[in-house]
Amino acid sequence: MSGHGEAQPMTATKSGPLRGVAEVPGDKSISHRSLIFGAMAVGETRVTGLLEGQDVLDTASAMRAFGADVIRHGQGEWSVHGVGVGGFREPADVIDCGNSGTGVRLIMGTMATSAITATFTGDASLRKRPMGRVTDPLSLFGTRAYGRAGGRLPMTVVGAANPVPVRYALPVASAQVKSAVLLAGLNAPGQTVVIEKEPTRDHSERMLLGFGAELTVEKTAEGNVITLTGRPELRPQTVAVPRDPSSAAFPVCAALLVEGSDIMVPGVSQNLTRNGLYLTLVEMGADIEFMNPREEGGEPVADLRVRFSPDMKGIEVPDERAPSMIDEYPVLSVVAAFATGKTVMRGVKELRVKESDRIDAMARGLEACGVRVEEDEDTLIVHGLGAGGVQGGATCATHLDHRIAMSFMVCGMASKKPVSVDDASPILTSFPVFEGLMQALGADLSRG
Ligand SMILES: O=C(O)C1=C[C@@H](OP(=O)(O)O)[C@@H](O)[C@H](O)C1
Ligand SMILES: C=C(OP(=O)(O)O)C(=O)O
Repeated sequence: MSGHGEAQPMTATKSGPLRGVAEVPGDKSISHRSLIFGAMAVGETRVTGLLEGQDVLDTASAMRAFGADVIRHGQGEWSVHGVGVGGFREPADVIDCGNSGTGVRLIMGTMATSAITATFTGDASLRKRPMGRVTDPLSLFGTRAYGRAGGRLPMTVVGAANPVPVRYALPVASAQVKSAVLLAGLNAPGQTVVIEKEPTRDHSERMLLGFGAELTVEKTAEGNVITLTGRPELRPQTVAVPRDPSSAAFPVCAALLVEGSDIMVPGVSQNLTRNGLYLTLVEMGADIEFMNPREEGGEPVADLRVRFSPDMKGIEVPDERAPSMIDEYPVLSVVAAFATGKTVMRGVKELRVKESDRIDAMARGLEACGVRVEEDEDTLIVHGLGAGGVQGGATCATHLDHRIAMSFMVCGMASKKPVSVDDASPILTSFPVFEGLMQALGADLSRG
């Protein structure tokens, strides 16, 4: 698990043209959910294309600890024998969710309305992240939570023995909080309602419907009003996990920045709650062709042909786009460094409570690579140096954050001098084949 072993420095050196096909692994959000919803169904859910990153493996272990039978049959092929809504047993030991905010927050929601107690922990990164955003709404069901100061892990959650349904307006745009409340609502009698002002990724809603839950989404002046009827019997499903657009972002952005590149990235989600980066890149002048639009695993996808784009321009990223590209700002800030003019990213304070403070991590690393950056609590502004204009020659701190590590590796592929990261091991949480996949395209990545 990241953060428990030796730090693994990695260096990216200026690369020749990237060429070939980048088949990125399964979507992390959908992988977590297929295991958790599978555990809530009665009978056997089959999953193909599951992301075998550490975050998801930790969720698989957690589902076993709560009583589900989770079996790996082969690469990405898994089955889950669920225990039914409300069927979780009390785990005999602490649940370690590793580096995963999604894992811990969704699982807390899932057990919150059963008469069991569980204690959660995680790595040094996850133990810094706020859990009150989930335990506050869960308390409305009757759940109690006892954690460290500031609502931090380790935390013991005492499930509500007689849960009541809840109506909750999200104070922050967060699919994790929305999903935790919906998962808790599954085992509360009556209707649980979640209202989100800004739409966030909608995988929980899509998948709950697929598993047979009664759920409606109404678009109103207040935002999306999601109503879930409690105590359904969920039907097991066959889930084909589509590829992860957040992982695809790394080869896509690398190909845009490395001279002479021309790659294909098949099956990239065009789900409107996930595709903000791709819209932004196109507005900046990226050469991306969206080919063969179709449905895969219940998600709209397209094959992307991506070519070196030396004439990208900085833009103002619309604030309301933030939830649909929240995990992509680190790599966008690298692209911005190679564009002309400034790229302004506002309304991004959520980046400060991810695996690391991503505004700070990107600002410090880009500055060390010779890029001028401005920031405040909610804003990141990158002053671009144009294609090939970034100096590099720095070692950047990743702070146990996979997206920071991969972003600076992309930066090094196109900078004048090599860029290193102090620890690339967190990449295993979401994109375990990153190194080999990028090398196969032609990138020069080395250990140390
Ligand atoms: O629900 C999910 O699967 C996720 C939601 C987002 O987090 P927030 O809900 O904190 O915005 C995102 O950053 C995370 O990588 C995955
Ligand atoms: C924020 C992320 O994940 P999580 O919140 O699940 O740790 C991410 O993958 O970028």
